[in-house]
Amino acid sequence: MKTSIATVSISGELPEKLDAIAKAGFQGVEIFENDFLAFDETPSQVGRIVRDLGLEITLFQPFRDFEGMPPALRQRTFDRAERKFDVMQELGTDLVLVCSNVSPVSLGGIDRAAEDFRELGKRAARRGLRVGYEALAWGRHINDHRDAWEIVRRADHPNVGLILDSFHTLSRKIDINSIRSIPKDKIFIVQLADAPLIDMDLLYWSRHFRNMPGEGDLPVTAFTAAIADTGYDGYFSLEIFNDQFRGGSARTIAADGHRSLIYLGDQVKRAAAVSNLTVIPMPDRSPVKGIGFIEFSADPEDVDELVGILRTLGFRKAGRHRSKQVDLYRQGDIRLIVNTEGKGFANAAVARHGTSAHAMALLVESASEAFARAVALGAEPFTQAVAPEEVEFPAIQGVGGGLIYLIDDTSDLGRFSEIDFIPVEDKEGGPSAHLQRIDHVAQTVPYDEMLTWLLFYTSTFETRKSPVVDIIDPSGVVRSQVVENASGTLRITMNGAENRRTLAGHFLAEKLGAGIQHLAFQTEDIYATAAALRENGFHPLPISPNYYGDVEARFGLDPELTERLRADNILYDRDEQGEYFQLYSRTFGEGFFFEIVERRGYGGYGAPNAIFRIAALKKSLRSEGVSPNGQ
Ligand SMILES: O=C(O)c1ccc(O)c(O)c1
Ligand SMILES: [Mg+2]
Repeated sequence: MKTSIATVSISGELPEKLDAIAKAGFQGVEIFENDFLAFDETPSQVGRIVRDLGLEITLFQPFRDFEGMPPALRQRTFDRAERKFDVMQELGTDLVLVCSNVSPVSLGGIDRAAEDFRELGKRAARRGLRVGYEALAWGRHINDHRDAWEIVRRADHPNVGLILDSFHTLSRKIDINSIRSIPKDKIFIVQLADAPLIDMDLLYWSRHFRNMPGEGDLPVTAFTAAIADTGYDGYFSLEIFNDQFRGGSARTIAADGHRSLIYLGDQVKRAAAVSNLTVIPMPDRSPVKGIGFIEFSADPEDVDELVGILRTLGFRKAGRHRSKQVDLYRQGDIRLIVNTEGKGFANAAVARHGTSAHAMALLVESASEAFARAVALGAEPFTQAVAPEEVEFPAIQGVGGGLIYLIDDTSDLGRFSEIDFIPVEDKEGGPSAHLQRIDHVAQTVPYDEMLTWLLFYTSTFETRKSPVVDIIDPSGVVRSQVVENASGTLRITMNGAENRRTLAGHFLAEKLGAGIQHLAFQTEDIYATAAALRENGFHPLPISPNYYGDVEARFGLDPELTERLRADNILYDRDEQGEYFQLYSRTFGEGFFFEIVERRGYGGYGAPNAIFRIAALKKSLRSEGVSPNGQ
């Protein structure tokens, strides 16, 4: 497959769009007519800019309202076409996309349209140009690629072919098997777009909500597999009309687009027994066996408070780093690292974000393979000097510039705590609170970066994403989506904040960016944990007493159970699979906190409780003299 993207998909002025497209690694670009019309340079200069960037113009588009015009208007449409052909020749592209006619005056009839295309094909051939026909899902007479193909077939001209666009086919749920019988040389190019499933008018959905393959809910992989089955191995071109992308970062959107195509090619190739598709070879998505550790970088001024909270949570210091100001804390299978080094990445993270959980290690089957795949998909590798004999983790940059270390059990990486750390006896540590493992890591990001990170995680690791859940904060809505694997050994919740007055938005604004906002630990006995926490002097997040009357009524709980929950500030939820218990810490700094959960078969994250604990966390922030409403 060759990769291309339409200029309409990217924000900015034409040169900025082209620059971002070239930097992201695309081979081709579709010039969208309006982007060209709004730009002052001549077509030949635009062509030169494109070629100087190492790009090829895959097509010029769209040419509208062409086929089936009544006789009185027919000549004019051909005159219009000739004008566009002039522009194309100057630009240096041989393909024009003609989308199906939407004009109320246009006439139906497959043969009439075929006749128009045969004539257009003859005119194009004289200039060495080609014409591709695309059925818009809302075309007046032609809105199905099967009818467009029939017209192309009857036009029977070598310079007339079909353009397939995943959105138009999939939004109308047209059988994709119909693609498999189209000869590959009659498919002039393939356009790709995904979209979230929303029940709305097709035109509005297409013009405002398309997104990158893998970011939405349409079966774009199956569509692409059907195309690959024809033997087509040419350009796959993203054509993404999206309001958010139009206002987003050109570089990020272009990079996401390139990642989405590489990932798509990889998936199609893997799914097919035989495939002609040329793709970039890379290892498969890594299964994640667990979170190896979470690393906090701490300001020396805050470290006592942070370590104090960890101790009340039942963590004990287990090791001191051989050469750095770094301590290892443990409980159950959980490893937390507290880094107070005055140099390196951790120190830079403190300078920028204050004390924060800036890195996590994912335990994968093969760290080197996971790293190779991440980099092939465009992740930023990260390296930092380590002392000889010490373990050097392969690392990539994640959310908010934080790090993801990759570790495995098959190399020394999995033994880092024995190699790099000297064991210590923690004399100040209290009893364990029975915390077993990390349940989930919650990351807060600006809303317009959610899709970027969802695509990053799902394309790199063997994970799936959940539907979006709206979480109501007293000052706005936060959109939440989960990335997890089937076994539950990796669970990441991503919260997208739209304004700075929500708890999540405050965290972003005050921490100068995205990152881990909370960590949830799992216990197998929430009451034993609550009792141990009490003993350790842990301060739970106080929950409104009104909450307990409501859960009791909602779930028909035994009043004795409600009383137990209330006494320990435990939140409760239940689904078809089982029960969920949640207990929170108060906030630390600008809104970081810890959560403890017990799952009795339950697979969710307590979304119905979010509104109550957010209100309580905001109260906790205020009581520490921090104003979470931006006042
Ligand atoms: O929304 C449109 O008009 C439009 C134009 C050209 C395309 O290729 C397309 O898929 C949609
Ligand atoms: Mg299209």
